[in-house]
Amino acid sequence: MNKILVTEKIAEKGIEALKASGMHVDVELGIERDKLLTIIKNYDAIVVRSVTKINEEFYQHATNLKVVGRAGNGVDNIDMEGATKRGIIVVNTPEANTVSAAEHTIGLLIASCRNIPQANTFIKNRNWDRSGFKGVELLGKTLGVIGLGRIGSLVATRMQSFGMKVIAYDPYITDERFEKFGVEKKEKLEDLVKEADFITVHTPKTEETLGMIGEKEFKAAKKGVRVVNCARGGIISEDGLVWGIKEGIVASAGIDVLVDEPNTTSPLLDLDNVIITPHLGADTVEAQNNVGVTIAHEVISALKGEMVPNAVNLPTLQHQELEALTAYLQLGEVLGKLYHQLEKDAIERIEIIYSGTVAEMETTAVTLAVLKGIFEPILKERVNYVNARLIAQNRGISVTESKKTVNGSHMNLIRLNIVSKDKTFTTAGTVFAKRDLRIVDVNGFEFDVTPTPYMLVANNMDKPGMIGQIGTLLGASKVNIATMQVSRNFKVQQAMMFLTVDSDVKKETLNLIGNVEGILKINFLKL
Ligand SMILES: NC(=O)c1ccc[n+]([C@@H]2O[C@H](COP(=O)([O-])OP(=O)(O)OC[C@H]3O[C@@H](n4cnc5c(N)ncnc54)[C@H](O)[C@@H]3O)[C@@H](O)[C@H]2O)c1
Ligand SMILES: O=C(O)[C@H](O)COP(=O)(O)O
Repeated sequence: MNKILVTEKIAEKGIEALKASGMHVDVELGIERDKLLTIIKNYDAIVVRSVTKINEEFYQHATNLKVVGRAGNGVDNIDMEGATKRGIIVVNTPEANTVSAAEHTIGLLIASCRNIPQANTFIKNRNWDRSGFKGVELLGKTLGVIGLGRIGSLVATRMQSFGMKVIAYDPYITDERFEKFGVEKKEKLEDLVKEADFITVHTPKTEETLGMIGEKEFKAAKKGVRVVNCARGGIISEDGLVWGIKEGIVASAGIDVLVDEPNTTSPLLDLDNVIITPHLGADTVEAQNNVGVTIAHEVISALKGEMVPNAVNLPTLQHQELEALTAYLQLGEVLGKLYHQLEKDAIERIEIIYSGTVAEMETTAVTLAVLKGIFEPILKERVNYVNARLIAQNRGISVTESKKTVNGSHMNLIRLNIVSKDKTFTTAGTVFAKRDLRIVDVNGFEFDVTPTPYMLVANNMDKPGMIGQIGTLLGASKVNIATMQVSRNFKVQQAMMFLTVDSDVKKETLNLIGNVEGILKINFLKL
């Protein structure tokens, strides 16, 4: 039974959903690091938020780990490279707390420019004086949004209803996205900084974004600029912000995130015009329920070996895309699995050709399924969607994908050419309606075979008696034949047979079939 460890608080609904899967769930909130490193070898999955550090040291102890579930958005506490090379799937819930984070950003922006927390503390200390808390209006002011992704775009559109002009800097998105949100695009960060009355950051924490607003930017900013950071600590440099405030350039700051968390010693805490919340952006009832239930379902799917839409170290797929791709993922894996069960030669190149309707889809994940199918039967190490491409690369195997929009014989077709030193193995398959998979070609022999868990494939001379003899030998060893198809190649006077059988076939039976005169090759396949 799979075991899941939860180390940070997630909604009760999430825990219930994990338990409902029948998997074993342990909740160890705030677990000591040493204890975590000792016990993690016992678990198949871990569910964390932003505090637990999933790094190299952790992976070295997590010898059975298959899935890291990040109940939330940012994954900067997770070493992604370490996960990918070990075939560990990292899943998160990027959509589930977006609204809450955007609303918290706006809360910080308004609260800081109207001194609401400061005034609240003042009056609760039994003082009444209105003179020290004068704020500014938002109407007619310019808001500079850095990072126009999920949260940045929500903040941008909501703040327009306050009568703000919104400008944004995000070099990684199209002009259409700026137009869609009615936001003026700034080509350079410095242009945004010079023009904005308010600046809010909504990028991930990367080498490029860390400290992207600091002393240099504040020198160029308008005197009285106001800033908000509800993204990740350090995107607005903490030292730079202290400097900007002390110089009288920055009039106020609303901060939800710090470089080191938890943190009760930051110099920002001593500044009156900085308001700080302890990383509360996602802390709403709605977001936490959403995050908890979503992560539970994703972790369970990932443990079952299914493709997960929000897998961070896999191609990004929307739920609908995944629905449409599911049968092709299965077909790709089945076709891939044929190779090492029918051939022994070392692979030099894998060509995957998508034709017909499948060629119009996003097939990156199907290619991973093909590679998973090819390598899984021969490797001891875990092979999955996450590390299949890396495995091909490390074995010096080149992988090419191509697409043909029209295909003569089938509405959709996946063809594999697996090239070794002396020959090329080819196979192809198609999907009929209702997820009906078919293998339609193996090395030029045409079929219409539904893959099943146990199959026998025989190459034989095209002469009378072959089918009967195989049937007799299987019958004698109590193996029931479910279906059988024969395909002939008149040129070489050979045939290939695909038999689906109801159970495993013993080695001795295979040897007996292999010794029948006219049988050239017999293979038992597990698909
Ligand atoms: N405070 C919280 O509790 C809380 C909650 C949720 C998310 N977050 C954080 O909010 C941030 C934004 O999340 P999101 O879901 O909107 O992310 P997203 O991936 O949807 O958007 C990020 C945007 O930043 C842009 N970007 C990346 N590098 C950039 C650069 N150098 N300059 C300008 N733009 C750049 C990207 O193109 C993208 O459009 C993340 O850091 C996330 O971790 C915080
Ligand atoms: O990235 C996120 O989802 C937010 O920063 C929330 O982080 P948390 O789950 O630690 O509250």
